[in-house]
Amino acid sequence: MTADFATRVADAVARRGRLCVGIDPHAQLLASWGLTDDAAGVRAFTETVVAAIGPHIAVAKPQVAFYERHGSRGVAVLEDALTSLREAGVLVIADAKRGDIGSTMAAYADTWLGDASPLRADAVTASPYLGVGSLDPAVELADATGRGVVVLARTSNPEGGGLQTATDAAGRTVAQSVVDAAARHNADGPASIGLVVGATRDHGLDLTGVGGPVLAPGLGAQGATPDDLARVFRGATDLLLPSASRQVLAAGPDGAAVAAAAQRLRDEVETALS
Ligand SMILES: O=c1ccn([C@@H]2O[C@H](COP(=O)(O)O)[C@@H](O)[C@H]2O)c(=O)[nH]1
Repeated sequence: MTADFATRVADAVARRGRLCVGIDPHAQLLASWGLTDDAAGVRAFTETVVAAIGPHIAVAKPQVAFYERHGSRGVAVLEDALTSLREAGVLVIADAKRGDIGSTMAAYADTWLGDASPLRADAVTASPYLGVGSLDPAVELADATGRGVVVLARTSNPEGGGLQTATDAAGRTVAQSVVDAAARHNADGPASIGLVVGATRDHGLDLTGVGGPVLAPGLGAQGATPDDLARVFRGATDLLLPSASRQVLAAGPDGAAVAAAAQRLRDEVETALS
């Protein structure tokens, strides 16, 4: 029997710490690494990052957009990175932010969570704004395969608040309704639903009883610090996955410097949350 996603994350975090490193080959980062803004540059960048973090970090989060912008050759780089990260024992959350009507969602699920897919990851990020229930095909496949669906609840960007903090007649925010749906699912079945809750501001959510990982982007380039985590997430830090991309990646192009930056931030996060 395959362990569920929350259990797999807990095991990985116990071995390597909570930090999730984002792999975001921005055009500006490629330039600062002396690489070309094309699939060859993205390959050199990605291979350096994967080799640097592979032995040290529990969770990686490649940003799919930066691969897709280079067409099929960019996606081939991502495919190879997913294989290498798997072989290095790193759990991968593909940051694709998928969301559609259920029948199309099933195809997205096959792509990112299907055992036979060349693009399979351990989890995929998903947008609940076609209704949390529209994500069911992905959640069902995640349940069956020990993978995860990491659903946007309260994102790290300033524009998210208007929509995500809108309230229903009972005063519950949209973001809290996403959290509550995840908690219900994880309590009843395999704990396959995670949440995205930005580390950049007070989120105003009750995260007790979520039962799944909480991915917290916003460390570093977006302004959040390790010390902010304990305050923003109060008691709910068990399965917290603070995430940083540019803060770690800016240490390149030297792979040893990327590895050192990742380990330093990982240790700062552990100290801040201990
Ligand atoms: O709420 C969200 C959800 C996803 N992200 C993604 O995380 C990284 C952040 O990169 P940094 O360089 O650490 O700022 C990026 O891929 C975003 O798309 C997020 O920032 N906030």
